[in-house]
Amino acid sequence: MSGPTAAPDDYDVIVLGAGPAGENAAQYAIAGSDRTAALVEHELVGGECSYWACMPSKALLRPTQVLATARNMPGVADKISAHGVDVPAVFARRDEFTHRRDDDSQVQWARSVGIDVLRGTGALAGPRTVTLTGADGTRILHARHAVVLATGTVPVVPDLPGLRAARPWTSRDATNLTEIPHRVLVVGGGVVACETATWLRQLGVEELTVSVRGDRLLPRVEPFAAQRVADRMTHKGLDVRYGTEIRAVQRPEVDDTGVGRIHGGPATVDLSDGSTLEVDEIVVATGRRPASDGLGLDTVGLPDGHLRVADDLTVDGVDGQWLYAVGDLAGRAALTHMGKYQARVCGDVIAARAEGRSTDGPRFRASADHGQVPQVIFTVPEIAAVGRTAEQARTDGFDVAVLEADIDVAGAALARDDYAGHAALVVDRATDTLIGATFVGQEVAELVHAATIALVGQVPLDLLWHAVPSYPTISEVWLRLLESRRP
Ligand SMILES: Cc1cc2nc3c(=O)[nH]c(=O)nc-3n(C[C@H](O)[C@H](O)[C@H](O)COP(=O)(O)OP(=O)(O)OC[C@H]3O[C@@H](n4cnc5c(N)ncnc54)[C@H](O)[C@@H]3O)c2cc1C
Ligand SMILES: NC(=O)c1ccc[n+]([C@@H]2O[C@H](COP(=O)([O-])OP(=O)(O)OC[C@H]3O[C@@H](n4cnc5c(N)ncnc54)[C@H](O)[C@@H]3O)[C@@H](O)[C@H]2O)c1
Repeated sequence: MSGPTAAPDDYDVIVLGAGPAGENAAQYAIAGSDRTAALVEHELVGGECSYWACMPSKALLRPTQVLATARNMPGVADKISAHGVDVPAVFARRDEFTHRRDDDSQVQWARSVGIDVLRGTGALAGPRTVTLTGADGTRILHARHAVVLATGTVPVVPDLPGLRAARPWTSRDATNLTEIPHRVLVVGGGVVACETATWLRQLGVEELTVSVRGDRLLPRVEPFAAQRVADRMTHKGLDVRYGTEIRAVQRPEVDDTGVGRIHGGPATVDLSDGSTLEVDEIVVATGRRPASDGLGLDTVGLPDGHLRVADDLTVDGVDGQWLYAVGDLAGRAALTHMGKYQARVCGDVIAARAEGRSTDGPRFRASADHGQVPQVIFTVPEIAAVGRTAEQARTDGFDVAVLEADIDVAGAALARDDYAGHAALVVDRATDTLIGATFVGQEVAELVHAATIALVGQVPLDLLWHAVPSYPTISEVWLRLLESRRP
């Protein structure tokens, strides 16, 4: 590498952060052209999702789901061992999915689509200028058309007495665990806390306490869905404590054993409900903050912390249509599929501007970020939702009708003997279209895309009546929902 005073290396597009959002932005910005793109990454190409988040967590959760289905299927149940899943085999499959944290195949893919992968830490150093600091020193890069910020988020470990010193697990340890602690405290009540508690119990944690600061789990989903997850946790022997926070932690023996291993001896935790717990590990799942430290935002006149983006993904407060942000860093829904969606829009906008084409039209606006976000939460039972909850819709000023039905159809009964689920549609009375849908039950993940299409397409409910669900499938719940408002 050359020194910082050397002439800058020119690229058409420079992307900082090679998570799912950064990779897609780079790909779309140069696809089908001779433009050049640099993708700057200081850890692993593929980002949080591939190695520490979505992939390993879902790989840990799926085997127990398959086992539960088999256990509730006469003719199969008696062929299944009384024991739980084969934990080493589950870990091995998880490690296959994360490629044992080797990003070679992702780097090969990037190169195959014409992206130059640059290892090191990137930072803005003024308009269209980036410094890349790597093992060989610092290099200056210049972007002809665009710089895209896609550095994601990092976990927040609250500064509570003794907690950071105890080296608690974050989601990186929980998803990449190689040892199973007997007694665990999970702190937080959001998606990471709930999914983590689910797989820890399934994999053999014996005493599991969940400390929730608020009065319910999963505060952003419909209450009926969150309640079913809470009921299931209690049924499985988890001790879910609402309205509690950590007061103090003491862990006399702390050991830097590495990701996914128990970080020392037992910890004693004082909770705000007056109780004291002794646990073998603490998992902190109290949210994430933007990875913007040292990103040089001040060099282009931006404050540190949360960025705001317009619907063409340009960063608010920066003139000249050259600085974009996508993915978790952009401060919209922190989900892989939404980050990749923003990246596709952003890449298309950059390509159009580079070629002097118009960016008018829906393809160049990340409109789905506004009230059309789908999400699947892989707890037991699963929650699949899109758009607004009834409460969010009313807060946003909509006059809504809520249609509800149990998922009690032939397809569900055939899926497994213990099937139980519930669904709700939030309907905007003014337009008679969906603005929200939630399904909770076993294997509801695949139901949500139909709702997403109806919602984005603004299909009137009278027209949905003609979208006939196949028999016998779980999708027949759509019929029950629509029937619930027949005159
Ligand atoms: C436990 C867990 C489970 C999850 N499960 C799901 C799920 O099932 N479905 C779902 O949709 N979402 C899930 N998420 C959320 C999902 O992981 C994120 O939304 C997604 O990873 C965001 O992608 P991104 O590209 O914006 O950022 P990231 O994936 O965080 O990637 C950012 C990249 O930028 C790099 N970087 C940061 N700073 C710099 C710098 N200065 N220079 C160079 N490189 C830098 C980082 O090393 C990283 O590789 C989960 C999250 C967690 C924590
Ligand atoms: N299946 C999925 O789609 C999936 C899975 C995991 C994560 N994610 C996404 O990743 C993002 C991060 O998830 P998350 O669960 O880490 O964050 P979150 O913000 O959703 O939840 C954090 C929770 O921690 C609580 N909390 C904060 N400080 C606390 C404290 N000091 N003590 C006790 N509780 C405290 C908050 O009240 C909140 O309920 C979210 O956007 C989530 O949707 C998605």
